Amino acid sequence: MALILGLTGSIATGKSTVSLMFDDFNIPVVDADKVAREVVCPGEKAYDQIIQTFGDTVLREDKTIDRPKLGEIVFADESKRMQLNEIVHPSVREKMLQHKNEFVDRGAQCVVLDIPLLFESKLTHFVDKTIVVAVEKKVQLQRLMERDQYNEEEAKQRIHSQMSIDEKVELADAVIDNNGTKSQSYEQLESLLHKWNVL
Ligand SMILES: CC(C)(COP(=O)(O)OP(=O)(O)OC[C@H]1O[C@@H](n2cnc3c(N)ncnc32)[C@H](O)[C@@H]1O)[C@@H](O)C(=O)NCCC(=O)NCCS
Ligand SMILES: Nc1ncnc2c1ncn2[C@@H]1O[C@H](COP(=O)(O)OP(=O)(O)OP(=O)(O)O)[C@@H](O)[C@H]1O
Repeated sequence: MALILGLTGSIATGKSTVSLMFDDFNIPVVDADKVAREVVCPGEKAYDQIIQTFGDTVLREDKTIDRPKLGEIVFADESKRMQLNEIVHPSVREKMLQHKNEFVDRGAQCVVLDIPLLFESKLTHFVDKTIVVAVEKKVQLQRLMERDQYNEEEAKQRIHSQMSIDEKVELADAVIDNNGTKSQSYEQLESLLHKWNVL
């Protein structure tokens, strides 16, 4: 039986950074953000539903979704975010499970599901163990503003759209403290995988 790990954290705490490290251990990762981008491509069901709900002002000239624009709308209004979630999440869930099953069928002993909203969307039944990547709130704010060039208000809107890191830490089977360097986080991940007999 393959071990399924749920990797989560809050926005900009370092999930993608840690997610890349699994490559060194030949452990496949299914990335919810990546899948969420695939299911809103032109031609997909969710794409049509987004236009019906939010109008074609959320389209770029080339008819793809204008993500920064849609982000501005949904992170400023909880009810609109819920509407987007209802459109996108079912397809994301289905596609992620498909990818996970493909890895398991090909013999993977361990598969990681990288899901930012693992706890908020109550998806923990899909995984055997949860890992939360955590940083101090001020580090989170600073890294988010730097990475995405958001002002403080924009960054805080996004942070407050998710469960707080402290709550996620409480719910986690294991926590990676990503306040330090990336190599310190790598060491924590490696020793965790040894402890759980994955390596
Ligand atoms: C709003 C959108 C268009 C903004 O796109 P953008 O390219 O700017 O951001 P990206 O998708 O890379 O997300 C960045 C981070 O924002 C956070 N985030 C994204 N969507 C949500 C959401 N609905 N609720 C809370 N946090 C979210 C996550 O931490 C994610 O890692 C996009 O995030 C989206 O379609 N969201 C709905 C789907 C979703 O919930 N995705 C998250 C994992 S399933
Ligand atoms: N240990 C670290 N030291 C310095 N910078 C870091 C560290 N870990 C991550 N970062 C940087 O912080 C930013 C956020 O990290 P990352 O993109 O991995 O977060 P995330 O949790 O995947 O974000 P999101 O929820 O938006 O997908 C990135 O610019 C990344 O390079």
